[in-house]
Amino acid sequence: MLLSTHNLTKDFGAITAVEGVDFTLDHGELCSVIGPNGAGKTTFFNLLTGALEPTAGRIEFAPTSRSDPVDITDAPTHETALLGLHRSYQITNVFPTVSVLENVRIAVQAHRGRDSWQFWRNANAFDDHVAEAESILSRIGLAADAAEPAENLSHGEKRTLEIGVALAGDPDLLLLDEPTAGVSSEDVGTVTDIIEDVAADHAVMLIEHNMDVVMDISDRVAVLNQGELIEQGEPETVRNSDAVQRAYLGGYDSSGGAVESDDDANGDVGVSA
Ligand SMILES: Nc1ncnc2c1ncn2[C@@H]1O[C@H](COP(=O)(O)OP(=O)(O)OP(=O)(O)O)[C@@H](O)[C@H]1O
Repeated sequence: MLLSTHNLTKDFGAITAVEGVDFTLDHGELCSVIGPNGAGKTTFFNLLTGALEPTAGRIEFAPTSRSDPVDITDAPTHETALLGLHRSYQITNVFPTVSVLENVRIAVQAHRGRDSWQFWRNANAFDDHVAEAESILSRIGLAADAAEPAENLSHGEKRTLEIGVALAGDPDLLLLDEPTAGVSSEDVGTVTDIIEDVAADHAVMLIEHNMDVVMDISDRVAVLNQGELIEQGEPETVRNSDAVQRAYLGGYDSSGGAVESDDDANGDVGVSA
């Protein structure tokens, strides 16, 4: 077990955004978190990374660097990041005028910042960081763009670069917030391939509205609705769940396609069939 939450709850005044969520994730698992708009997905991620403090409940994380699970319930983001829990954001978050390579190298250096005194003592450290950044760029298919300012990349490539930046932190768990949002339909497959590749040696949690992507790449799907975890299981199980179909107001049918080509009332599941 890599991550577990126990009765995790977050209130914003009268709104309970996350309610009593008991969730576990294993090492190496790829789990998508889905649910209608306002279901609590982003709040759930923000609780896991420490961007928000829960109103109640507990979060434990068992990174490979520790022999015992760590209680991260009240840990701030820099602590969860150091422990190996990284996230990408819904809105692209790279330095636009800085080169693609530099974006990743800076992230590698920031991650190694704990040893910054060694950085100055070790003349090879800079070269090591560059080498690691180059290897990440190869992995995510952006090696040829290393010298380009990040702003010259397509939207899909920027989202991919974000994944590269998150990888630079050497995470055990990568939280990806809508990595295909705004990505052109031709580029979705590329981003999806990269996520699958990254998931081969990392645990990944994914907030994703594109149901084709979710059903295609997830080991497990967890469904939030009005803050509660209403269903979880293999994609096929979740696809056929009455509770999930009710939550989505029938926007996704049990035969595998989107029932409606337009977005439904929740605006969530109008995916390409
Ligand atoms: N900072 C905040 N203050 C007050 N209410 C908030 C805050 N953040 C989220 N909420 C509310 O909490 C609920 C859950 O929101 P959240 O953004 O987590 O849902 P979501 O599933 O990520 O939605 P979406 O798919 O639209 O991104 C919503 O009712 C939202 O309005």
